[in-house]
Amino acid sequence: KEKVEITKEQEALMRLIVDAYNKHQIPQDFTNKLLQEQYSTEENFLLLTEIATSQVQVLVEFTKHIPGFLSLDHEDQIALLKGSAVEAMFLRSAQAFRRKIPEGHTEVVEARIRKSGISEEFITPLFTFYKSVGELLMVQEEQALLTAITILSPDRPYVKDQQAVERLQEPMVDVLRKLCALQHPQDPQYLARLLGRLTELRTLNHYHAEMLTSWKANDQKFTPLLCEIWDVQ
Ligand SMILES: Cc1cccc(C)c1Nc1c(-c2c(F)cccc2F)nc2cccc(C)n12
Repeated sequence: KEKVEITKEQEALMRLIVDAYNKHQIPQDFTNKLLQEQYSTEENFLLLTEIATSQVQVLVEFTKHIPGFLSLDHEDQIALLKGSAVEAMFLRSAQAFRRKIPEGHTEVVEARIRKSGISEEFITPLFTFYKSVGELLMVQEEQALLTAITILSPDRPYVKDQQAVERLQEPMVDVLRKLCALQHPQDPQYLARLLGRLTELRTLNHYHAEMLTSWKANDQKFTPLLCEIWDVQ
């Protein structure tokens, strides 16, 4: 078996991604607020909207720190952000859901999310995904790299220079492959399972779009940033 080793420049790339991922986090008090006294459906929705808005801001900041991203065509930068926002936010909130919330409180947060006016047909896939990410027990390097790989998907709508995006994504996948081999030597399928989550993520885009439409139909209010990233009128 050839010895798997991460080169110096791969180590540097990974360090940049992980530092950016950890530097930009949603404020802890949001999740704490979710754990406080009982809220109405309206208040829960308002809180989730604030969290979602904060997550988009965090996503934009993280993305700007992905090496090479700011050198891409500007319209492609927007296309990548808009095309990956839901998936990157699901990944990040899934990890926050499993790691950030103190033991025993996840049920409370889950109850708050369930009681925020979201239709049942979206709630089930949402928590199925959260649990499947939780079971992977990803280390932070894997989380950060997987999020960067999701953002750098060349096949998003309206991306013009797909090769330029592939050239940024490939080195990330190479580092993730080596990291998985080193972190999970007993589980050769681990990388495949991680990348399998990205396929599951794509199905969630559909549910999320449906959710936005039904909220719009109920005349729910969003913030300008959420309207912009998801083209909500
Ligand atoms: C913060 C949060 C956590 C869990 C579930 C939900 C519904 C939310 N909130 C929203 C999400 C969203 C997200 F932020 C992360 C993951 C999946 C998401 F559906 N998207 C949007 C879009 C408009 C308004 C809100 C309230 N909203």
